[in-house]
Amino acid sequence: MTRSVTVRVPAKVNVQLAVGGLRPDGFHDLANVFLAVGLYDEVTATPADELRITCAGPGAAEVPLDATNLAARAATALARRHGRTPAVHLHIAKDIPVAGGMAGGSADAAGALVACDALWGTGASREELLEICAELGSDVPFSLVGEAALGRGRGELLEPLPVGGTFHWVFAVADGGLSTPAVYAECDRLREAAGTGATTADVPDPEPSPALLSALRSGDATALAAALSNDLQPAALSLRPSLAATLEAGTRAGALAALVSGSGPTTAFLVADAEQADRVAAALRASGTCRTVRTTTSPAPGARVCEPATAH
Ligand SMILES: C[C@](O)(CO)[C@H](O)COP(=O)(O)OP(=O)(O)OC[C@H]1O[C@@H](n2ccc(N)nc2=O)[C@H](O)[C@@H]1O
Ligand SMILES: Nc1ncnc2c1ncn2[C@@H]1O[C@H](COP(=O)(O)OP(=O)(O)OP(=O)(O)O)[C@@H](O)[C@H]1O
Repeated sequence: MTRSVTVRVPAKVNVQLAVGGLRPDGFHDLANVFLAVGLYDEVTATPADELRITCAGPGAAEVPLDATNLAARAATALARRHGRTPAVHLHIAKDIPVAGGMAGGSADAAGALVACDALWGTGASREELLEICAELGSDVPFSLVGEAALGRGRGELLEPLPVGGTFHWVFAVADGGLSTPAVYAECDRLREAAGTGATTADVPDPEPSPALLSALRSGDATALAAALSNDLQPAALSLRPSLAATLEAGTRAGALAALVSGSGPTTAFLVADAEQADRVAAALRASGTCRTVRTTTSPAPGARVCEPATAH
């Protein structure tokens, strides 16, 4: 009997990304307001003789299929804790832009954990899953929980946030990716160059914006647009100056606000409703400043089994 388990996991946009100083361990303390959006990867786990990763979908060619794949690392971590071998085939149906600042790899890690836990009957607690997520990467715990959350520490310490309505988004996917460590390093370099210093001794502790949290709570898109911020945006623009033209094209088309998504290079446009999303998306496509355009809404649920384990 071959059983398989499929888990659907959302992408994220950071509606606030306040970056503190560089810590001795190489990470930065954050006030990271995550919002899950309705673009999803699906991870399917099927028993196999040994760990095997396959991937299909846009950008699949750039996804590593060896032990460095975050989904493979997740399965291995769970198996090790429970004294078993990760004998599983993980298939990733990829729809989240690769290296796009939308936590695609993190989504696959969270998806693999939930899928393997269900397939193997491990019965890991939520706390254990969150602990493994945090070991795998700063964004991975949020991929597990979804919806909206404030991430403190390096982004792994989560506090759920209430969201009072549906927000509409357009995402412009750029050609090629940006390396997350390179974008953080560029942020430090820009701070040093500005003479402010880049360490925790130099940079004020990052704090969530009360206006932003209030806009999320009330579901007010205009108020959220006024409060969006991303401290990594200057660094992403410095490494990829062409993103300025994309931000400008979406703003000119009437978006309420435009910003770089996380470490980029995907750009995010908050719009009033589905009609405005279609208009902004059409203008971005016509601008020739990006590879593809996606429209979606938020919030979205975290990693969820989307098919019961089936017997064939
Ligand atoms: C930019 C964001 O996507 C915003 O949510 C995240 O902060 C990045 O999270 P992630 O991709 O899961 O990153 P990790 O795999 O944990 O870390 C990759 C690298 O990014 C840098 N990094 C990451 C998180 C953080 N709080 N400070 C950092 O400086 C470090 O150089 C680290 O070695
Ligand atoms: N399952 C995976 N899917 C995509 N990339 C992966 C995966 N596993 C490892 N990687 C590696 O991670 C790199 C970053 O990919 P990812 O799509 O997670 O970036 P990202 O969305 O910018 O991440 P984040 O927003 O969390 O910083 C890729 O270039 C790839 O080499």
